[in-house]
Amino acid sequence: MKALITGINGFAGSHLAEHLLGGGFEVSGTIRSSSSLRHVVQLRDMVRLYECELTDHAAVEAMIAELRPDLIFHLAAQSFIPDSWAAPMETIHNNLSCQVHLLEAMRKHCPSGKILIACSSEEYGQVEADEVPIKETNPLRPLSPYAVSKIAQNFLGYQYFKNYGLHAVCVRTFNHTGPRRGEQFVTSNFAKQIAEIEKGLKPPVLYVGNLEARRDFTDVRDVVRAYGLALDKCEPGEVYNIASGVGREVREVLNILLGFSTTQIDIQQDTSRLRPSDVKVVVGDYSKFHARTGWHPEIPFESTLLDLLNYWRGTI
Ligand SMILES: Nc1nc2c(ncn2[C@@H]2O[C@H](COP(=O)(O)OP(=O)(O)O[C@H]3O[C@H](CO)[C@@H](O)[C@H](O)[C@@H]3O)[C@@H](O)[C@H]2O)c(=O)[nH]1
Repeated sequence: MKALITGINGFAGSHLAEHLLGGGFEVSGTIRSSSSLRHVVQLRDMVRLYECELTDHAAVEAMIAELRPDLIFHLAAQSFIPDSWAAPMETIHNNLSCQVHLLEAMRKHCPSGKILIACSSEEYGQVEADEVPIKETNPLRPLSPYAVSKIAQNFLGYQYFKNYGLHAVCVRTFNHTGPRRGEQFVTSNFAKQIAEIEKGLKPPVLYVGNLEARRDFTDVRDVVRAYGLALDKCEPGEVYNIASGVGREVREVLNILLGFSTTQIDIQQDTSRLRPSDVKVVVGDYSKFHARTGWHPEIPFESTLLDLLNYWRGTI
């Protein structure tokens, strides 16, 4: 079976590549430039890399026509929410054009392939207290251009399924983390700051944003296992939450990470880290996905955070 991962050099993409290789798949992946293969450098001889700009429809079509993958895991996206307020059109154009180009190329060159569309819990946006844990049927009230782009990606999958019978499965993944998480995201940002302070690379002050937000975190290695199952067992045209079902305040995440360090660290709020709007509580109900696949998250959150901190301790 040939699997293509868009954004294979990204956080989830690199973990998914390892997972699929372990399952005997022939793995290919798109990268933007061969100058930086940070996360897949150790897999270089085991995967086929396409330097392909997904916003370029001709490049995408040529790649899909040549490879004709059985499975496409579409993970590549502009995924940092604050960047979507700074450059809304860029986020919307990037996330939608990549999606349309892939679906159009599939329709022409591998219509019996399957595609997983990595969408997001951010699509739910404004969530009322009595709507938690959030089910797939919850209204979508997006609060960022990024969320709007993910809703559109989600509906494009549905539309191509209904119009052309493409096997498109959409997953709304809640927050996920683990080794290699980009440093702009909260868990990784805090872990990196701790590692830097421990090494004396910066003064013992850890900068934070809104510690009151409550989020639902899953280990990336559980998430990529879920992605494999989604294309194996889920219904096309449907959407599934991938979550842990457990809500944690960002303050709790910080305290767990600080508990792994013996260094004295002060906490300071950096107002530039606050957002125009920050969804208060995001906790997911993944029973629909569980009923279909039997999936449960397996890795304890504390292990995930320790692995992440040790990743930074070994990287900086
Ligand atoms: N990044 C960051 N976030 C902070 C900080 N302090 C508090 N937070 C809060 O921590 C929460 C999580 O922020 P992020 O880790 O940046 O993730 P996100 O905005 O929830 O988005 C991530 O998860 C979505 C759902 O899976 C993804 O769709 C999205 O692409 C991204 O991965 C937010 O409420 C944010 O305000 C900080 O210093 N940095």
